Amino acid sequence: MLKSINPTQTPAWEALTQHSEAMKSTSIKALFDADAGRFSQYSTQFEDILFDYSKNLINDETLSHLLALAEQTELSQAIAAMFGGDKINATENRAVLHTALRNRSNTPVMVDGEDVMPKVNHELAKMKEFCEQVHSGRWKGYTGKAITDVVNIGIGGSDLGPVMVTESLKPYWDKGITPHFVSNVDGTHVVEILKNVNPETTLFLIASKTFTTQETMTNALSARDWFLVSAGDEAHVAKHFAALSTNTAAVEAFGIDSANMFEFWDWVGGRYSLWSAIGLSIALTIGFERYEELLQGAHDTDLHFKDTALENNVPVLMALIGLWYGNFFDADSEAILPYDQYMHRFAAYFQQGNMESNGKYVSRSGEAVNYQTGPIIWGEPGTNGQHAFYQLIHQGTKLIPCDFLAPAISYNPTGDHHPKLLANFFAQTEALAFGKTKEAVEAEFKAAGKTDAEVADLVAHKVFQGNRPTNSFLFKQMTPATLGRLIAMYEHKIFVQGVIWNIYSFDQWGVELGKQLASAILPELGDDADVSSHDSSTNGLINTYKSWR
Ligand SMILES: O=P(O)(O)OC[C@H]1O[C@@H](O)[C@H](O)[C@@H](O)[C@@H]1O
Repeated sequence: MLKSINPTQTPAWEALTQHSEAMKSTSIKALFDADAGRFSQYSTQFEDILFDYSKNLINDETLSHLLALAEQTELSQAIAAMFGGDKINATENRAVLHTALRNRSNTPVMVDGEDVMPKVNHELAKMKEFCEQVHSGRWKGYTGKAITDVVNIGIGGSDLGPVMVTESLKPYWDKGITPHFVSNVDGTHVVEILKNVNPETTLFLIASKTFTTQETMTNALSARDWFLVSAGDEAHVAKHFAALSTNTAAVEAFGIDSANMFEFWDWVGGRYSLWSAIGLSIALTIGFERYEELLQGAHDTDLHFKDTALENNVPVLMALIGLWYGNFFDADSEAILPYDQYMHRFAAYFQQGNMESNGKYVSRSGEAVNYQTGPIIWGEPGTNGQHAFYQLIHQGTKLIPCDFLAPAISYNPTGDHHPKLLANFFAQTEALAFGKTKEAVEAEFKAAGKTDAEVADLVAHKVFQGNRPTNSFLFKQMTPATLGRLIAMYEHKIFVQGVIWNIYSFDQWGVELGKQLASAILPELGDDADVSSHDSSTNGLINTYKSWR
């Protein structure tokens, strides 16, 4: 159990409040002007990832207060508690051990007196064997053909991780398997995916921690029906359907042979589950060895996070910087901007990671907090975002701290695409930090021959205030290990922030009410009679739908 400590009651919070006032009267530009060594002071390299946090409105004093806040909210104890298998997910009475899934050191990890590593290793061995069978063609479909397509049916944490990772690692799709993902209960999703696959050569992975999720069960049944139209005999299901779940009874009830079940455990949060059996679609797509490299990368970050002093600890610094803007500068969102087309689902993945983990207003002692918690996370790959929403980041009224990520080496070094891409990355962080002064705009206008009147009309619109903070993550090349490191860095950032905000980051009760109400409404849609059991808006929507369908 983590202690309940209100962060606003700590001396560090008070110090940060005062210090933030002082920092509001300086600027990122002023900080750079005053210190030629700022980049080396506020950047660090972790393995093959350069983390540059110098373009933030921070100085040594900021960091020392933030680190004091981490100490006063007992962050180090919380890190030890998580890795040690304590039941820090108190509202579900569960340990939080996605780190055990990628514990390549294989040191014992105890939960309720049992070392979980043997069962983690057993399941990994089972995944490996299964991958070998599929890749070698020994695993055959009902007409004797090898598997060419894998359809992962899952939603939320049972979808977003596999989608993001397989897309990010597309250059590694060399096992003859094409992955597909069905998540939405909208029939369009499953129908459109099934148009592209052949029942004889398709393997369905039904991915659901609980194996009760409405969307996934509905899609799984539709896929099974579609499959049986061609295959005919139910006996063929065993060659084409596997389950990734913690719920053996529900898997068997669905009709999937337990031999085709890949297990994980209640101490794996859904949004932290790509490291478990939920990662099978990844391993099938990129190969099991590469999947192990992904795990190893995450383990590298875990060791760094667990064993490095807070002041040099990358996830801790990421968390503290984010919290600085959220709690002391009223920033309410953060943008994640990968300059890597393959990473196009990275922001979406951490939208769930962050917002489901830290979107909580109730503290660990059950009271409403009186400070901001988790930010809104959003983002799109560069350079597309530049032509869409960067206007608001540069000149809007909201402060939006941004993370820029890019590989130095592209898998597609066609022409000068990659230098152009990275020129945009570097330029954007420069523009956001340093802006463009009125004097610079005026000088530009004058050089272009504009009249004084024209200059006066336009100058204000062309000024960039700058002072918009960014973090940059420049990595050598996107490999499975690099991706593993990056994901784990963001995961631990979320954890650190949740600890300091005194909330429970590993439950998600906020998703339940909508599910309950949808279950109550579904039977009401079964006939054409008007309903009157809801508020007038909900009744109006339901009754209009019934009259139009
Ligand atoms: O894997 P399951 O049990 O089908 O759950 C899928 C998703 O279901 C959602 O309701 C949860 O908010 C997510 O956290 C979860 O990942």
